[in-house]
Amino acid sequence: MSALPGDLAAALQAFAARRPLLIASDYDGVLARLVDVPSEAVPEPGVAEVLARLTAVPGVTVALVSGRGVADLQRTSGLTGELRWIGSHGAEFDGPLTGELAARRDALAARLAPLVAGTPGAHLEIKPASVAVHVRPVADRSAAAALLEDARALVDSSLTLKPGKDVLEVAVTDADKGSAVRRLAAEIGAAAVLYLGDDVTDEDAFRALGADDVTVKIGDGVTVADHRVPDPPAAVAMLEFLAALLA
Ligand SMILES: O=P(O)(O)OC[C@H]1O[C@H](O[C@H]2O[C@H](CO)[C@@H](O)[C@H](O)[C@H]2O)[C@H](O)[C@@H](O)[C@@H]1O
Repeated sequence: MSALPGDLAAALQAFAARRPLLIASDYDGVLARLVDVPSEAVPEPGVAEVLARLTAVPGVTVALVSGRGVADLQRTSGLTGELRWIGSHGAEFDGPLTGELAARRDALAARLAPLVAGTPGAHLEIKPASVAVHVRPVADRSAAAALLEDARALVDSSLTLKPGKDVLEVAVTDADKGSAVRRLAAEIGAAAVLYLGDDVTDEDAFRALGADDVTVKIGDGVTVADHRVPDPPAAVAMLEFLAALLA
């Protein structure tokens, strides 16, 4: 494991001196590496242990903020403990969503299903507040790109498009991770927030945070985050560094 960049280590040292703290992390691509089958995205070694260390610190709240539905995130990650669970890009904040949203989502899924069925390897994921068109396993990359374009064109403008890594989600709410993180930070009166994310939808959270906060992009790609580490193992190492500071 390589050392943390010096500016990130210094930012974490300043962060660790404050209370109350909110440590919020995305899941896929941050705490779990990306794989073809979403249900097989298990946490990196050391994730459960470091989250348990962080949640045990007085004045520290740890939240998982995911595009997944909360039930799926809990099942897939197997993580437990004193975590705050925010799912569906922030639409699931206080618990499960209403049936009315599910009906809209099902109508959307029925429109997208025939399109997705025409591209070998593509699959549709039905989530609490959205439908996700997944193309990671599609071998023909131009067919994958064409499917995502066609899906965009098919859906109506009242829906929210959430592009991500080899995925296009179409959501029936306009929730975003930035509003969710701000809401949770206000709820606990956080003096500072640490946010880790890897994908397009995490940019909403990075943008929502301020000068006292620490934002960390995992992996490549354009970002407004202040810091970057290369991959999920480096994200875990960073959390272990923080846990040692807070101990
Ligand atoms: O906000 P996140 O926790 O990062 O969730 C974002 C999406 O993650 C999942 O899709 C991504 O990970 C899959 C498993 O590694 C991968 O196959 C896919 O290509 C990625 O886009 C999940 O399936 C989506 O529902 C989440 O919205």
